[in-house]
Amino acid sequence: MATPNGLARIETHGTTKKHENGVCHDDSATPVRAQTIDELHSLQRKRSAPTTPIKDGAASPFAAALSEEERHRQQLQSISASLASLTRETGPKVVKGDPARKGEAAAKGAPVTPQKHHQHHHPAAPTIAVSDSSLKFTHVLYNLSPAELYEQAIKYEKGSFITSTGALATLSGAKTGRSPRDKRVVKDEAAAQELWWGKGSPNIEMDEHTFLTNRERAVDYLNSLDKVFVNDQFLNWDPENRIKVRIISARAYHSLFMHNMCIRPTDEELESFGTPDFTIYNAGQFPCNRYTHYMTSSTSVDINLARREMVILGTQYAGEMKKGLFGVMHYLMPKRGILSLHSGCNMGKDGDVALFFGLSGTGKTTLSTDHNRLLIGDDEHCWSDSGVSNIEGGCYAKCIDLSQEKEPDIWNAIKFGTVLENVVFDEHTREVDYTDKSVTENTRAAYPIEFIPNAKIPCVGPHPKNVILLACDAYGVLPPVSKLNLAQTMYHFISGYTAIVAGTEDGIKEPTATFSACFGAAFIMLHPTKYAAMLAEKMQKYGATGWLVNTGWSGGRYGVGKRIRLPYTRKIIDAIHSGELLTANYKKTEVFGLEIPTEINGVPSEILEPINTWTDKAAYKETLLRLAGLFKKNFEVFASYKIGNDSSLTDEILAAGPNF
Ligand SMILES: Nc1ncnc2c1ncn2[C@@H]1O[C@H](COP(=O)(O)OP(=O)(O)OP(=O)(O)O)[C@@H](O)[C@H]1O
Ligand SMILES: O=C([O-])CC(=O)C(=O)O
Ligand SMILES: [Ca+2]
Ligand SMILES: [Mn+2]
Repeated sequence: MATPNGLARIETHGTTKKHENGVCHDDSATPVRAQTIDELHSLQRKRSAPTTPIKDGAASPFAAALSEEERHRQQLQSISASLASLTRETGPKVVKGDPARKGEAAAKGAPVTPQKHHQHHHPAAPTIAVSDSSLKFTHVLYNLSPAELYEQAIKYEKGSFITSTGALATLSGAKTGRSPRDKRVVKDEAAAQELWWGKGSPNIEMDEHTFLTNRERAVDYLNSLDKVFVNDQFLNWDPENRIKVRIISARAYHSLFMHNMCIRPTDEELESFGTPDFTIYNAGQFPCNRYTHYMTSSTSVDINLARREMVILGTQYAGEMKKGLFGVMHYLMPKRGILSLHSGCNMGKDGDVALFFGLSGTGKTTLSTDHNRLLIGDDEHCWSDSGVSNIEGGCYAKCIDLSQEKEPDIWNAIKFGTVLENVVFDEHTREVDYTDKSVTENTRAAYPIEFIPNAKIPCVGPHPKNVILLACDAYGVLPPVSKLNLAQTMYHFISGYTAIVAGTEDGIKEPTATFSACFGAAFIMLHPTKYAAMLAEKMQKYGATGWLVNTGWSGGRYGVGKRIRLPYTRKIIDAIHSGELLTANYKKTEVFGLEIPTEINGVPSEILEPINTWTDKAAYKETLLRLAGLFKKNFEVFASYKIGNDSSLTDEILAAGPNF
């Protein structure tokens, strides 16, 4: 069809339109039912339907069922109490909703009159605002959904972007890892008695008053903001030992991270949430004050077990929240006879459970995420008389050099809803370059556990059959796998060895041995032998077998040899799960006295004995002795401790180390 200027008329896809007298009546859809653009926008969003119908008195067994409004009021009251200053008269006036959406906030929840805390000091007189902070509202964004948190992050937090697969890429600021030297624990009378203090302990003391000073600093900072995020969630999938946690934070990134990492309550569970068992005040963008007693930097991560509170100042690294709560579980659970573990955990189709212990970067997440097995969890578990339970609701995978081929399940979990920390991506396509270490080597993905297709929900399982201790040995002298007796398992559990080489860009660096008791000394609260005794007792009672797996170097130390190929490690792990290794032939190594199998399906036999893979045999011997010496030296401090009621076990454990 030619037009006067010679150009063809553009035809659209809507070819079903009727042409009458050359006039196109676009009547294919009914017009929108809105008179204004605001009305149109209001049509777009509907109110989430409450999943629990409001119980009316007659139908409900609970005669005094609360009205929705009353429940709402109580929820805000509870948040106001959490955010209350301890030095001023009242809690803040809290209101739900985004301050940027004026008008809507009021519809979502009326402001709550702050609760008085020291009423006896201030009788009947009408309250007069004594500070600017009591004149303003604290806007609370309560348990937002991932979509809402994405919008908050992208609108208000620099460095937040959607990647090509839909994950939320963000930056954790100046800190890209935890700050263990800035951790403080209130040493009151009870804590002085119960906790592990002194050399080797992760618990650095602070007093109650200093804690309150930092708490006040955090609370004032949070209340000075336009809005705060509040997450009410759970820890521990064992329903009898579930802990209610509240996380108050300033960043959507932190709220989404904890949404993914803690157990997400159903709407019904949320309505009856009540008072949390533990509260985190995350004021990470705000520093602590070095005039404050006990502060040695601008960062402080403070735990007060008596108050059931944690305060974060001066670090935005989200792992502090996850691991801070883990510390709390390491205190609460053993009190109930439950062992808390820095381990991954998965289960075979026949119900055989394996635990994977290991320090950071040794393979807990990588090896527990196994396409042929059900994932119970990747990092934190409890072992009680009824079996194992995951503490968390999500996984936190390292993603440096992540590949689709080697770790398909983790790769596919990086999608809408996942937080991607400190990764580098193409500014246009938003494709992530997982090899890029420009921001940090510790790039991470935090996703809800159900993003792994074979997650075991609920995340609980029967008693473990195998206990796998992972060490990434950059010295290259530990065998890829060895079978341990109980005393050896305890020896290696208490030692908690790994040697990873950090900062690989600065040329070849010496491997440095790290010994971290219970494969997580940074998180334990009691003396390591307490956890070790519990582990020994449980392994004996339920007949679990211990294994030591080296996921590190082979064919020479770091710089000479290579890291053991992941497919080989997977085959080794398969052979442990299947029981193949229980019946294999073994030979004992020199110095460490480890039982190593002579053959494993799918693994070249020569790599099973490290000396075979070293060309320089003298260097092998020397390195082996060097590492053995480090083990010995590290264990000296434990020699004077008794493990369990049976001193014969203690003697056996002491004898289970290297002999030379
Ligand atoms: N043979 C191997 N076995 C296990 N992991 C390997 C191996 N070779 C390379 N890797 C890599 O090592 C890293 C192991 O990290 P992983 O996230 O599993 O550590 P983690 O033990 O879960 O630590 P964290 O407690 O810090 O989360 C992954 O990046 C993985 O790809
Ligand atoms: O806590 C972190 O930052 C990551 C982790 O899992 C560990 O270090 O064990
Ligand atoms: Ca992990
Ligand atoms: Mn960990």
